[in-house]
This record gives sequence, C-alpha cells and structure tokens, in this order.
Amino acid sequence: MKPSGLMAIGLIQQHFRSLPFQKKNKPASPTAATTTDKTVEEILEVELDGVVLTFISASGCANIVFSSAVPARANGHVITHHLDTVRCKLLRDFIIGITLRRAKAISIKLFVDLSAGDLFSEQRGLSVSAANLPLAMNHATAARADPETESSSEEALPVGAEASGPSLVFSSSADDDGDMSGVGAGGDEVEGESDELVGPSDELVGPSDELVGPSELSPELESGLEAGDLGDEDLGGFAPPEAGEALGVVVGFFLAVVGAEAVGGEVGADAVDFGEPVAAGEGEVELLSPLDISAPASGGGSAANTAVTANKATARDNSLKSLNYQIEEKKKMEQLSNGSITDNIFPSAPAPLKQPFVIGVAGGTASGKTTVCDMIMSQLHDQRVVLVNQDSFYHSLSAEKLKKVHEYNFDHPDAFNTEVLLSCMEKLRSGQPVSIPSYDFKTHQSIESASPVNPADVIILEGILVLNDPQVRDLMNMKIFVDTDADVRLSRRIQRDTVQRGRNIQNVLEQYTKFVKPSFDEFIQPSMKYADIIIPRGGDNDVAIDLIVQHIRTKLCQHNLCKIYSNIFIISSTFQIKGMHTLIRDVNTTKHDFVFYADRLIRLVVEHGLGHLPFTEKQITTPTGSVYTGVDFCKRLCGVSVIRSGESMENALRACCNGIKIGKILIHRENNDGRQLIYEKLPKDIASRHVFLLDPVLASGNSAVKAISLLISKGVPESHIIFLNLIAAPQGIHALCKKHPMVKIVTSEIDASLNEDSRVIPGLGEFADRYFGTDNSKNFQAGLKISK
Ligand SMILES: Nc1ncnc2c1ncn2[C@@H]1O[C@H](COP(=O)(O)OP(=O)(O)O)[C@@H](O)[C@H]1O
Ligand SMILES: Nc1ccn([C@@H]2O[C@H](COP(=O)(O)O)[C@@H](O)[C@H]2O)c(=O)n1
Repeated sequence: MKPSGLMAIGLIQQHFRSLPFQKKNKPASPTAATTTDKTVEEILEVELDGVVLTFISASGCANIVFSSAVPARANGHVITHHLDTVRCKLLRDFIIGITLRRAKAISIKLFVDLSAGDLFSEQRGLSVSAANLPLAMNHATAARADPETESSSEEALPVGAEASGPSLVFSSSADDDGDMSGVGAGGDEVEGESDELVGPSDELVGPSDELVGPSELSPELESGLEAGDLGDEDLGGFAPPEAGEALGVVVGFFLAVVGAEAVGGEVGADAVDFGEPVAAGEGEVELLSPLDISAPASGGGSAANTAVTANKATARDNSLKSLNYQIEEKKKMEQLSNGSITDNIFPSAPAPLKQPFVIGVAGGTASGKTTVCDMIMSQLHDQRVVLVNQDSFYHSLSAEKLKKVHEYNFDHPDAFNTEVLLSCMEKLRSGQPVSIPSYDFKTHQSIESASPVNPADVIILEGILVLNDPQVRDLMNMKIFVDTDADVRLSRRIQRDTVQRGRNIQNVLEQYTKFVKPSFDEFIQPSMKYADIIIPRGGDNDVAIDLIVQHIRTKLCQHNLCKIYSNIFIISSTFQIKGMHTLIRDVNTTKHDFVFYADRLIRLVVEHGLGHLPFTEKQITTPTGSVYTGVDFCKRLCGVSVIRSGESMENALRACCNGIKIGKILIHRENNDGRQLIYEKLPKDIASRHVFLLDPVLASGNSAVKAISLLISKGVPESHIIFLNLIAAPQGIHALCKKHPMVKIVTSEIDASLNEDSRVIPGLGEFADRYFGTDNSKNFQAGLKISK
C-alpha cells in the first residue's frame, strides 16, 4: 500500500504529464507581470486543455528546458509538437504534501532559473505566472491516464518496487567473481551473491567515556522533498540540451489548489477527487510549496488527528513571497558562480535558515496551548526554540479599571498591546534579542522585570488571539489551532484560575459567561479558519505534535541549495553531529580521533543513504505469533569508492550491507578542471545495481562528475547512483547537479566555498592523509606521537 498522500501527489503529477499543450501568443496580463521580475519582455501562453498557462520570459523563450523528474517522454511529446522552441521538464519533488479535498481547480506558478548553465550559451530568467487549470478529473481518470502511477514513485512510495528480486537475506559468502582489486587500504572485498543489509548491530564505541552517537539517524521527515519523487524509470530520457540551448532549472513550483471543499484534513486518494470544475477563486485555497519556508505548511496525517486548512489570501501572498525568495536565491547563485560574492552565503548546518521559523499557536482558554508548545519545544530539544506568550502583552490595568476589574474583558483583542508584540516579534525575526514584558494575572499588571529572549531558529507565539490579527498572522510560517471541547476547557480553567491565578469559582464562572465565551465565539473560534493545522485534543494528540515537529525539523535542515536542487539530502543536524564535525575539522585533532569521529559520521551518512533505496513491503511473524508488516531491503547494491579517500567509507558500507560488492575508481587531477581516469575495477553486473559512490569530500565536483560519467557509461542509470559524502562545497553541488540531476547526493554538511586551490573552506584539509596517517603537517605528526 502506498502512503495515501504520496499517491495523491503521483496522481497530480500524472495529470500534468498527460495534459496537451498548445502554443499561443498573447500580450502580458498585469496579473501575470506582478509575479515576475521587471525585465519581462515577452509572453508566451500555453493552453492546457483550453486553459491558459502564461509563460513570461526575460528576453525570448527560445530553448528553455525545465529541469525535473517528469519524464521527458511525456513532456518531450508536449513540447516537441506544440512548443517547438521550448522543452519542458517540470521540477521533480515539487509537492511536499497534499491536504486538499475535493478541490475544484488548480492553479500553478513556476519560477524558472535559466542561469544554471555554464554548459549552455544563454542565461535568461523566465517565470511562469499563475494560471487556473480546471481539472475535471478523479483519481480513476488519473490512474487510467498513466498506468505507471503505482510504480513510478519507488523512492517515495516504497512498496512494490523490487518485489520480484531475489531474496535479500543472505549470509555473507565468498566473492562470486573475485574481480575486486582491493587496491588501497580497503583491501579485498568479500562479496556475496546478494547483498545483505544488516541492522545497526555494530557497536560504535568512543574513546574515554564520551557519548557515542546513534548508529541510525534520528527519524526525520524527508517526504517533503521525496514525496514528489518519480520512479527511476520515469526519469530517463532527459536529453542534454544541444548547442545554443539554455538550461532552466525550475527553482520554485507553487501549486495552489482552489476548491469549495478544500478544508478537511484528509490526505490521500480522496484528496484528488477534483469533482466538477468551478471558477478559480472559490472556496479555500491551499498553497503547497515545499521549497519555501515562508509558505504556510501543509500537514499530513490521519484526518482524526489533524485537520489542515489554509486561507486563500494568505496562500497567494505567500506564493508571491516564495517567488521573491526564489528570485533572491537565484541572484545569490548567480553571484556565487560569477565569483562576485565569496562570503558565507551557505553557512554550515545546523539550521541555516534565512529567518527563524515562526509558529503561531492559538486556541480557547485552557485548551492546552501551553502544553502543546511545551511538547513541541521538548521534542525540538536540539534546536534553538523560544516561546513568546501573547499574555505577556496584556495592557496593565489602571487604578480606575482595577476597581471595576469584573467589567473588564480580557478576552477582547483590545486588551493586548499588539503594537509592542509586533515589534518584539519583528526584532526576533531579524535576529535581535528582545525584552518581553512579564504579566501578573493576580494583579492584572505588567511587571517591571522583563525577560530577555534571544533570537532562535524557531519562535513559537502562543495565545488566545494570535490568529485573530492579520499583522500577527503574517509573521507566521505555520499556524496551529488547538481545538479542545468547551466543557473540558471550562473545567480546566476553574481549576487553574482558582489554584494559580487567585480567583474563586464564582469569579471564574461569571467572567466565563460574560466575557470569555462570547469573545471565544466572536474572535477566537473564527480565527481557526486561518490555521494550517488544527489539533483536536491538544496535548493528548501525540500524532499531530509528532507531525508538526517532523515538519519543523525538515524545514530547519533544509539548506538553501536543497531548495534549488531536490536531489540533495543533508543528514539532520544535531549537536552530536556538529560536535563530530568540530572534531574532524580541528587541525589539532589526533589521527586516532579523526578516524574515530570520521567513521561515526560516515556511518550516519551511509545509513541515511540506505534510506534512499527502494524497498518492498514484507510481512513476518513474530515469536508471539503476531503478524508484523514491515519492509524488505533493496537487493541489488554495490559501492564504488573513489581512491583514496573514498576507501575510508567502505567499512561503514560493509557494516550495513553484508558482503556488498565494492568497486574502485582512481581519478587523477590533471589541471584545475581536468580529470583523468587512471584505474577502475567495477562489478561486472554494475548496470543492474544501485550504486553508492563513496567520496568524503565534494570540492569542485570534477572527480565526482568523472566517476559518475564512468558509471553511466557502464550502464548504471543516473537515478540509481547515490553519492555519499561528508562535506560538500556549493561549487561541487552545482557542477554535479547540473550534469547529473538524477544522482542523489547525501552529505552531512555543506560548506561555504572553495579556495583558489579548489579546497573546501572551511573544510578539513586532505581527508585521505588525515584518515590514513599520511599527513606530514607538524600538527598532525605531533598528534600522531601523542596518540601512539
Ligand atoms: N491533555 C490534558 N489533560 C489534562 N490536563 C491538561 C491537558 N492539557 C492541559 N491541561 C491542563 O489544563 C490547564 C490549561 O492548560 P494550558 O496548556 O496551560 O492551556 P492554555 O495555554 O491553552 O491556557 C493546565 O492546568 C494544564 O495542566
Ligand atoms: N488579568 C487577566 C488576564 C487574562 N485573563 C484570562 O486569561 C485567559 C488567557 O490565558 P490562557 O492561558 O487561558 O490562554 C483569557 O481567557 C482571559 O480571560 C484573566 O482572567 N485575567
């Protein structure tokens, strides 16, 4: 069974693939122009089933290629026949999740960055404006449109991809073909006929009594970028552009869904029941923008646990914000590739966010807002999170008002100093520390002593009315409403206010009837419609809180480059990982410690990389006689290490994949750009395997590109290659992603840049020398002596 949300994504992708295009020239519409940069000169319109998609280019649309995973054969057909100068591949992985239900129409925005190609002669900008695309389609139609829907998402949809392969579980046996050279430190490989993936059984033991990291990655939600993955078979056939063609990389894809019944919290097949087309703009709109942290997040999970809704205006505003953000990113990329900026625009993990991730948590009194926030904060223990209470911004009561406190409505928006709240939030968002007032519920006064709050990666703003004010709402990246039954809230409030806030039961009940309930009905309940996520049962709803935390984690570990290239995966950063990086990058670290910590990091990267393999559903019987539905690992694997440093990663791969075949490649650096292949020894049947290419440092990318080209020449599909790496430079990522966009890159940190010697900065020096003990530097030798 596929996860239902992913199925929805697949179905929508299928729909896009099957749409016929027609070219049509038309002058620019003002609406379209607002979504693009000011250099718009030409507009092309493309008809999709009679509905207009407007393409706006900076200076002519000739030779545009949208880079993505949508199969060339579908779009190739479309483009070749109807848009002969435009070749189109839509962005892969373009949807993080679908939370709509019975949507009636769909509108899309694309931003296309044409600056990507040193390979290509033209560098132009192009944006595709919003368009309304009625979809008179249900999933049965979608499934008929392309019978490959089921099998085309093997990464995202782990089930069924390799069901017919040989049994995976196989004890390590002698090499069947004995063709591994064992060049270098890795030695001869023991190779099994089939590669067994073994669990994280290897004990990783640290020196002294230091904490030893987990052998598995902490769980993380990668569905954001993987969700839209298409199957390997679907990705082939993306012919390289010919001379004179420009490469466009779609850096943003925004899908707004318009529908009368878009709210509903269902994720899954039902989500694609588009029903009858209606005019765009009706009903709720949800923005699905995986590539932008400023877009309201779409949630997932069972309907029982979360309900997801979005607001039309917010969705549109955010899609514009997203577009602007992508344009900024594009400019940075251009500057970087021009060499016009060299500063650290790609700071290392963790959490290289442009701005903090702001979460608003609203709900009625005693609904459990604070409890939910505490749970989120404790689960995000390895991130910097701050909590701001709207209560802190209550106006102090004057002496006169204090006399008539029972006539004062503390549940009205005017009871709060929203100006001060906004200014504090703005400061925090821009990275400045603030002093948040303290409030005393017994005296109804702001207390002198304000609490200092430092900027953080995540800011949670909690309060009964935080979703009521549009300006406050606009600050938020994620809006949550805690929805708890009124009776439960009242009983909790009585208990709390009598115990903690110095009230008696009669006061509480009077205040509740006179102000709390009417204001809830007038201001708080109606603000629920602005929420992205509604949490029934508050703190009791572990599932919803888990989903929220996972989503935030995903956003926090997204590097800027991850937003541009969907095939990059950075392992989720923790302080453990940061600590290991600190050690291996430290020039004073001994060889022993370097190897120890590099091995730990490599193991994490390998484990993460394995998570990108297809796998199949498997049911087993436990010793209690119960049936457990799990998965079966991918069968046909091999490793290929780039000599010498890549050999340091072989042990970790062997530890996870018993008897895995490991080939080797030796590439010689000829000059700054050139690479010569000196030696290769690869499994004979490599073409039928998923390949882990091993090299701990990705610098210029020239060696990796050479190695990958070799693998492809041996028949390995590009999409079957996973490049495992510890530290990557942005230049290497650009080079690799441009040339081989289907190769997955799994790394643990992305560094700032390269220096003039093509060394990664800050980097860690010569990895192989430090790992294999051939570093002749003074520091290192001194370290060696100490560690002997
Ligand atoms: N799930 C729950 N079960 C039992 N008591 C709860 C639960 N959630 C909150 N409470 C209690 O209800 C009161 C109000 O909860 P709180 O999280 O402070 O709500 P809010 O911040 O919305 O006012 C507190 O005393 C808290 O301990
Ligand atoms: N002096 C005050 C200020 C506020 N209240 C009540 O507090 C409620 C908001 O706090 P929650 O933790 O319940 O969200 C609100 O309903 C006000 O009525 C108060 O009683 N006295």
